[in-house]
Amino acid sequence: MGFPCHPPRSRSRRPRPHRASRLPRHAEARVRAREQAPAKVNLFLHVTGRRADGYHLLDSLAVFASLADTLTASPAHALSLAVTGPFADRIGPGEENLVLRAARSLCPNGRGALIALEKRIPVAAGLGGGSSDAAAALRLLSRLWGVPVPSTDAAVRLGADVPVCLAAAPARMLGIGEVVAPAPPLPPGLGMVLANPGLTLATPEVFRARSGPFDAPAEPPPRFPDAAALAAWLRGTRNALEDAAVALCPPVADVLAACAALPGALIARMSGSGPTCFALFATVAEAEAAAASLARAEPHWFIWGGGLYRDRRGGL
Ligand SMILES: C[C@@](CO)(OP(=O)(O)O)[C@H](O)COP(=O)(O)OP(=O)(O)OC[C@H]1O[C@@H](n2ccc(N)nc2=O)[C@H](O)[C@@H]1O
Ligand SMILES: Nc1ncnc2c1ncn2[C@@H]1O[C@H](COP(=O)(O)OP(=O)(O)O)[C@@H](O)[C@H]1O
Repeated sequence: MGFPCHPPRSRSRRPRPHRASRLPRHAEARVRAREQAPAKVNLFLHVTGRRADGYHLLDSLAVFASLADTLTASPAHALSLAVTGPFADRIGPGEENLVLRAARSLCPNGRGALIALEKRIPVAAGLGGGSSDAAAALRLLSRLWGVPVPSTDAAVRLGADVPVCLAAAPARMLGIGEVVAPAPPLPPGLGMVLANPGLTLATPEVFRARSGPFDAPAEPPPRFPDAAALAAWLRGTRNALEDAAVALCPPVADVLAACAALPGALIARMSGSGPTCFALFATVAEAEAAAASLARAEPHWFIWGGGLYRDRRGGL
């Protein structure tokens, strides 16, 4: 293909069965703790500068969709990970998995746990799935092992998205992601459609392909009275990685256009470094109906419609 975005690499020839019971049988009886790892969506993403080490300074409003991976853990002598779910074949259960990297960072001297990850968030998609899994592992294992959750400065070493994913609530991301600040209260009941063309984009490549001047920071108002006011304010912001993602992966433009054309869509934009795009709706019912019609039109895309994770007013 002529552009460097890829059909997701499958790690096994045959997709793994998506069992009704999603835990390894031996773990089921002894589950002690469970955490959701919701998908992160950047409602806007400004790149405001660049550090000497090459990392970019960001200003972003991150929210979380109720689309989520699930982690469960039970006590064990050794540390192990089993991965199931619709996207299990895209990542391995080995030491490179961010869940195990998070576990090792929390307790380098080697505490044990039998961890199961149900992978429902598309991989390398701009939805911070790996970072959210790492953050959920930190929350889960800190409870199981009785150790404190690490600071944002420590968490960011696992990935720039991990600090905001630790909060798993609407928040402003600043610095390279290590500064997590409260977001204004969002209108309750927002609906969202997520659409991904079944391709992956590597975050470093998208940052490398970005060009042009840096953005000004975007200062949100103290509150958004309703969904229309939120969308109107968002129209004055942008995702500064969108042009680079479209250049690397032209189908992103089609996904954006399809999201923008959904009946009831208040705004459509790419999340993070893409290629997943989202559309915002005033209600969850509108988002679900729009997702169903888009799924009929684009049967090969990953389409999800629903609400925000633990929708509550007030953010952090
Ligand atoms: C772009 C964002 C926006 O929320 O989301 P995703 O598209 O990954 O979901 C994040 O900043 C991504 O966070 P994350 O995916 O954890 O990034 P990391 O693993 O720390 O970094 C991967 C690479 O992206 C680049 N990078 C990342 C973050 C940042 N603030 N500046 C950068 O330049 C660097 O080249 C880095 O080596
Ligand atoms: N638990 C995990 N879930 C998803 N990706 C993971 C995980 N562990 C490691 N990775 C790796 O992290 C990279 C980024 O994945 P992901 O967080 O899904 O991307 P994005 O932030 O763009 O949505 C991928 O190369 C993937 O192989």
